[in-house]
Amino acid sequence: MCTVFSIGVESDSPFHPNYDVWPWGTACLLRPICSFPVQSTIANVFRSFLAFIIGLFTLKRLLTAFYDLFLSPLHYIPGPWYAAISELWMTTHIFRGVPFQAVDALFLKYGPIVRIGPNRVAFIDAQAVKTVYGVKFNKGQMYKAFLTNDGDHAMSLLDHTSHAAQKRLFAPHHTQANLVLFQPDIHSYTMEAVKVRLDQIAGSASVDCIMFFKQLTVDLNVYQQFGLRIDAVQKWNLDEEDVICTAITDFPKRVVLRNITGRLFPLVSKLPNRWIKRVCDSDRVLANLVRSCMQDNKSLAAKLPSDDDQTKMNLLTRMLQVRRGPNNERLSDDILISESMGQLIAGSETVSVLMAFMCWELAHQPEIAKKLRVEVDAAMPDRHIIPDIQQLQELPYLTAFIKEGFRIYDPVPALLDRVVPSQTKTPFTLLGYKLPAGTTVATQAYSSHRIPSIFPLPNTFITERWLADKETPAMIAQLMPFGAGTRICAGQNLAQMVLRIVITSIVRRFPVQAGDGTDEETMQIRGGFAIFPKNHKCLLRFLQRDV
Ligand code: HEM
Repeated sequence: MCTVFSIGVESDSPFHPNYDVWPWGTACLLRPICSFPVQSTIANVFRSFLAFIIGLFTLKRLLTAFYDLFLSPLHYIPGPWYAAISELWMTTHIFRGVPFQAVDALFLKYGPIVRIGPNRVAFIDAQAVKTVYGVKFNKGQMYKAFLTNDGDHAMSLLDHTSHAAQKRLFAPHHTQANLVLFQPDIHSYTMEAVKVRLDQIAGSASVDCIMFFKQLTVDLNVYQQFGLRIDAVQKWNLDEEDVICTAITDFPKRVVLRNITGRLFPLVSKLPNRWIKRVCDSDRVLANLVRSCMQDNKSLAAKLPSDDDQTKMNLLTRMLQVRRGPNNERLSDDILISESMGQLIAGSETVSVLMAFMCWELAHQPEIAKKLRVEVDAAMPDRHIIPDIQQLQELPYLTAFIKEGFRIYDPVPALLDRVVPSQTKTPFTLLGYKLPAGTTVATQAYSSHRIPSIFPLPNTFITERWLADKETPAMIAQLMPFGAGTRICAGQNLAQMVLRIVITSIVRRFPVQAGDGTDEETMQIRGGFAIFPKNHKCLLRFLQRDV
């Protein structure tokens, strides 16, 4: 999955939007050429040649723009003209960290289908989601930027056949029945983080929840995926940087860099810049982590029959065990490494950011926290003993709170690109418009979660809207934080479980307050593919309760 990921560019990076690098850089390069002494014939020839090339390029660009605007089969689809002639419209909004909001504004202005690129169309329509996200449409090329260890994983595989083979590897790990075996581990990791870490500073200092929850989810994921304890949370308390957490945070930036530099990426990654080096290295750091766990997991898997689906085993052992079954020889160690990395990143970036935003909401709306506390206190009389997941799933206010969290703070609210297939007998029709094969189509949960007729006051966090007497089938149909269809998130059971456990444990122990410098402005949603708060931090204070 998932870049699943908080694609954003740090303000200290040379690629930050405020850093005027492109026009400035280009001007700097051209200036010495243009001011070259003109007396020499060679210089004149060179200038004419340059002018000719620039002229040709401009003409080609103009003709392409004319085609895109007036002749392309997509030209009658509504949308701003500048988006129809260039990908720059979308790229600019990704740089600014507001692609979801920009596309949403187009839906409000133009209706449920809009053209957002020369060959790209966005839509919101629950019915069309079923067709587009079914088996016939492959994923768009954009997913290739997510490659890990230079290889594919479930999220980045474009076609359904190779995806189906890969999915057989990890699907058994993500069943509810298997994950329940990890429940005691999730409880103890959560308790340890909450008790030992948050208790220690309760009331006295703010905690950056983006970092804290990242460390907690990385601890959980590294354990249930590779059987390794890295205790990232402990390092946070010691003010030590955890290299795995840093690499997971950096990986989405690497995706952006890879996306914008294209074929130049291998060269760019060698530039002597600390930020670039660290970001590019994130892939290697994570690959090394998985590689170092391989041998132990191979020994474990070797002891198990390939059809054993009862024994508790971590994701890597499970994949190695499944690989021993018939017809799986093509699944090399490298494929397993790429898949493991993809799952580690997808599982850590998403859940952690959502937890931070939800705790912010507890601080921001104390009346929600109060109602939640009444329910949680009753379900969890002893604050050291977290109830079983089945009991947590039955708590109505907690369930409503989590659904509203997914609606407003969906960690992956981005356009999920699919490509219109070529083999259809009749042209594909989307909301009355015929789309030729090869067109990229996508919907984004950000917008389906904010349809005003289905979710009144769409940008307001209202837990009550999900209580039994208010929830409607239309709301359920539009809620799609995990995507849709055949490529729906593999980790949704795990995400739901971890969220419930962590939120319950926090509500039971601490009233939460906004820390200095954290407010509605700094907590605005930003992102590229996944979300993060505007200033990349979520400082909250966890106060102590005596019960
Ligand atoms: C709140 C948490 C999460 C959210 C909102 C989320 C969201 C998503 C979305 C929207 C997709 C579909 C992408 C697409 O169609 O292109 C996806 C795919 C995926 N996610 Fe998640 N995810 C979450 C947690 C996790 C976790 C915990 C894991 C694993 C440990 C995970 C692993 C994956 C994988 C492997 C895929 C690719 C599935 C496939 O194509 O078969 N995700 N996720």
